[in-house]
Amino acid sequence: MSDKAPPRARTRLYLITPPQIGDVQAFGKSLEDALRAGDVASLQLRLKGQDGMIDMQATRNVGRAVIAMAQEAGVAVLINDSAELAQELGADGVHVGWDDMPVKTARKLLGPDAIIGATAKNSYHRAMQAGEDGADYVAFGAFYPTATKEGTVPAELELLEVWQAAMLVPCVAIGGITVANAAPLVTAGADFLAVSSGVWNHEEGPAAAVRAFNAIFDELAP
Ligand SMILES: Cc1ncc(COP(=O)(O)OP(=O)(O)O)c(N)n1
Ligand SMILES: Cc1ncsc1CCOP(=O)(O)O
Ligand SMILES: [Mg+2]
Repeated sequence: MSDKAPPRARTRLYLITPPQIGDVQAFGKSLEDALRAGDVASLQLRLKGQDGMIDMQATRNVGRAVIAMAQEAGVAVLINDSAELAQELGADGVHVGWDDMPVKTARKLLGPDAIIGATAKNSYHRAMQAGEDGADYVAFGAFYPTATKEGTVPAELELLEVWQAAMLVPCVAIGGITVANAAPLVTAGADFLAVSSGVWNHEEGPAAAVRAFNAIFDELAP
């Protein structure tokens, strides 16, 4: 038996919805096209009110249809912020940040099979704690400036390099990621790239963005 760590897997795309969805039907069509365009590991439903808090009503309004569409395509769906809503809507899991439900509490509520992701921002320590508490992935960022979320803190590529070399819990990179700036994050060791505006605002549309991200992942696959 070898005591070497298993080889790194190819980086995968983790889609995040826009924070507001004006036209639910149009969004559904864009999402369908995006999911057909190439590999997408997971989708996070992240709908926010003007105050930056989860928009429960909007999440309920689009939740079931979006979850059905994604799950049909083999894409896991996580709800941002609310484990209770993830449970209510039949999602695959929840993403929790520093001000949200603790990972251990979410695990108790959702059970062993749920996917629970945790924000680490730029803190290796917080990431280790989340891993110990049972998170299925830790998310570092923001790697680039973003207009999608206020109050982000900058994160360095080195976090991904060190984490990938030492830890088995998968790491996600987030924050201002586009097709144009993704490559260094892949090379540094991100298991997943979490992307919102870089997909929905791509000049050739979301499906083209999904194709382009996957081409980068293929080219840089370990
Ligand atoms: C994959 C992923 N990583 C980080 C975040 C940020 O979560 P949080 O810090 O709770 O901020 P909000 O998203 O709630 O504004 C995330 N959502 N997803
Ligand atoms: C939710 C979140 N957490 C850190 S940066 C960010 C925004 C991600 O969206 P985008 O890919 O548009 O920068
Ligand atoms: Mg949150």
